[in-house]
Amino acid sequence: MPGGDQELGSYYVGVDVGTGSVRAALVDQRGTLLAFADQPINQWEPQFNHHEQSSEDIWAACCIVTKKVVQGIDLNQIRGLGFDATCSLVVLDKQFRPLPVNHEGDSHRNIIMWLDHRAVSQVHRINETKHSVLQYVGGVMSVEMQAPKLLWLKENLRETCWDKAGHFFDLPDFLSWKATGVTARSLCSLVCKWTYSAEKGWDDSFWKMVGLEDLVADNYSKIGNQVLPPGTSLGNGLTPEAAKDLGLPAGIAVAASLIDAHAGGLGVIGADVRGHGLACEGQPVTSRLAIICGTSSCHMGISKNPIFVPGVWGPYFSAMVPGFWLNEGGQSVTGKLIDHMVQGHAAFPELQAKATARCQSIYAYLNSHLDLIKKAQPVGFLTVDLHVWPDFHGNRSPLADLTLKGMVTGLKLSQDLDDLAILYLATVQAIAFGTRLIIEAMESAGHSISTLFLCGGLGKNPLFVQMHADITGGNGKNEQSWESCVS
Ligand SMILES: Nc1ncnc2c1ncn2[C@@H]1O[C@H](COP(=O)(O)OP(=O)(O)O)[C@@H](O)[C@H]1O
Ligand SMILES: O=C(CO)[C@H](O)[C@H](O)COP(=O)(O)O
Repeated sequence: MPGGDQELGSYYVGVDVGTGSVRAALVDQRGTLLAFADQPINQWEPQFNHHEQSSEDIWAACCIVTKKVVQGIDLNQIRGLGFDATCSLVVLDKQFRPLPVNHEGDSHRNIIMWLDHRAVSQVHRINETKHSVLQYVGGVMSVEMQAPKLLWLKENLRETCWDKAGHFFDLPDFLSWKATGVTARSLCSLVCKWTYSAEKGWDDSFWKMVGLEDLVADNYSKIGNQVLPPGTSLGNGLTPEAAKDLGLPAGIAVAASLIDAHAGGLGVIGADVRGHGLACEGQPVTSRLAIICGTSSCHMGISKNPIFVPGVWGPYFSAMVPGFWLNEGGQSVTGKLIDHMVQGHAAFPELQAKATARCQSIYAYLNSHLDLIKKAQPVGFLTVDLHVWPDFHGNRSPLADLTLKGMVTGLKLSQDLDDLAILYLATVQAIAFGTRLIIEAMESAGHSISTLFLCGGLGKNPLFVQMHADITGGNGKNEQSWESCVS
């Protein structure tokens, strides 16, 4: 993106595509937020563990939010546009038209979402190869990455999808292509989800060994043979067609994209904490762990030298902060798990009615309800008999076991609002203990982490943040120096 011409009165637009919604922000040259808009996006689950979206639906949502945030400003002062998105797999044919990723042949649903677990048999076979690229994803490839999903398409939708496919994009790269017509991929997505090495490029032997040799044969043109660092200005900027869709002038600089968690991580890990009296002031950036907490949680820690952490993705070179190695721990469902537990409880209609009557979010209501029922005890004591194991969608890190399931122990016959509030608390605590396990694994391998920086939808929940501070702070650390900062 342009750096030298940041004169006063310049605007920048950032578009963030999460799992459940698309958000746009308008910022000035100092990064001050001037306008914000969001728009929900559709998801389909045609069968258990199959999760699909539509690239046309997502692009339409990007257009709605972008038009909203630039309303009323001088469009000629917009200097740049950038996208981040979930690491979902977008499939297009040779003419760049959507292709179906489902047995129903519905080409509108042309995205296999990141949390889709259909490719279980494929990922087992990939892991059985013990190929050396697996060292760079924590030793075990996740079913949520792109190679098993590509293999699933080849083995299950050969005629309707695989043979017709011209382009497989990570969603962030699809968006930058849609905006500019440039098919170059971001180093961020290819390194983190596609086994590309920032130093050595593609490894032909991996793709041949797993049965995807056809991708090598055409010199990786379908998955990316031009790779650019995130933030690089693409082609001639915004095309006239995309400009019309987005309500922006053609030619604006468009940056090579980032995965959503990596954009969040980049945004908070370098936060300027001076002047707040925090113990982390003056500590190296490598002592920080950014946790991006939305539908899932992603734990982003950086180091100067590669650190191999069993069960934690990476080390990935320059995939988030240029020149640094990244390790990415994760919990596949966190916000989604909390929503699932709360919305599935018998007392949920009562909760909704009471929260609405007070004009509060259900989580603000639950947090104040916990304050009422905890009486004089610390909130943690409410769950001495109730425990949740949070791996309802498998364990991403550090156990790297997609077969794990969730569990609740200590249930009683009562199903009132108190029970719902305590089950919600136990779920939040279980997620925070999951984060603690990830930190312990990273520290055993050589990281030294002393501060958590949280962002994402769950960062709005003070209980979630407090539990992370309390539960990870007991990790043999001096609790005085353990902080969590929320952005
Ligand atoms: N005001 C709020 N208070 C508490 N939790 C919230 C609030 N808003 C959103 N959340 C939680 O955040 C999650 C969504 O976060 P978000 O960052 O929007 O997700 P994504 O980027 O995956 O679409 C929801 O699942 C919900 O649990
Ligand atoms: O795998 C990931 C990043 O590497 C993310 O979990 C995935 O992209 C979904 O993110 P979110 O929970 O913010 O929607």
